[in-house]
Amino acid sequence: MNRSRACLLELDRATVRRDGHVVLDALDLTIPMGRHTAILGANGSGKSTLIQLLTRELHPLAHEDGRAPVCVLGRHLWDVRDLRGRLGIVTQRLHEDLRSLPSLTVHAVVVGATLGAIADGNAVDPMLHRRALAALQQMQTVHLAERRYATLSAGEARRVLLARALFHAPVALLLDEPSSGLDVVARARLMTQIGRIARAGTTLVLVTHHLEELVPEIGHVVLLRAGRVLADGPRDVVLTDALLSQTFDTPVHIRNDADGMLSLTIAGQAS
Ligand SMILES: Nc1ncnc2c1ncn2[C@@H]1O[C@H](COP(=O)(O)OP(=O)(O)OP(=O)(O)O)[C@@H](O)[C@H]1O
Repeated sequence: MNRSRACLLELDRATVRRDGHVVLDALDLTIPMGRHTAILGANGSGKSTLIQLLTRELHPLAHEDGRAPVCVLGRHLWDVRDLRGRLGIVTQRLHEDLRSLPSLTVHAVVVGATLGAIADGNAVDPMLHRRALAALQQMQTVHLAERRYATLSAGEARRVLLARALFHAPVALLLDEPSSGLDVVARARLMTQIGRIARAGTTLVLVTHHLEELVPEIGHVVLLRAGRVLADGPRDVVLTDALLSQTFDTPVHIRNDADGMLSLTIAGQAS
């Protein structure tokens, strides 16, 4: 396969097994740089697993002929820290890893983004320190800088993770249900900010259950169903009642309100 440097992710029949079950099934998928993409699917369809292939937390089964099933940013071999230092990552898994370190401060969480790892907050140079505070300020969390990350509320922790993801000007932002735990105002602000980041040129990959979060900049949608790609294309082509009903194994209806905001209702149920 001719693997282009312009691609954030290329999967060539990537299969992932967990506990003996196939959770991604011979997936072919390409996400070029610059193509802001949303990944939608029911619970358990494999969305987070797909993100974990991108961040190299998980590996697919090897192909017998030696072909690489996963290529990230044009390469199939990566020093994981180097790769993660180039990506802005907001996932539940990262949150849990950081929470498992009781003495880790919020400030150290943010600075760690540049290393693709967890930093020692005491050994940070003053410029990084100031930049970390500015990133926290952007997410209205600067007052939490000296707090232990493990003591934050769910919404506070999510904002800090977002500050961390934006801190080091990543080439791509991987957001796995980023608004989880955020209140209604913080969620609206987040959506505005995500749109701005996408317009500024950072490639966005958003995993979400909420159509409301598909900011206009996201022009491409991938639907996953039981570890397979059900649809992959421009949002106007993919976001149909028929395809989403297949995705969720239930008749659903897309509503498009006057502001262009999308939402999903279960057919036959009052919203
Ligand atoms: N550590 C694990 N061990 C075994 N199976 C796992 C593990 N993590 C995930 N799975 C299984 O893999 C499948 C895909 O999980 P994944 O988390 O990728 O789904 P998802 O689409 O992100 O789901 P959700 O919307 O609920 O977050 C599920 O059936 C899940 O139970």
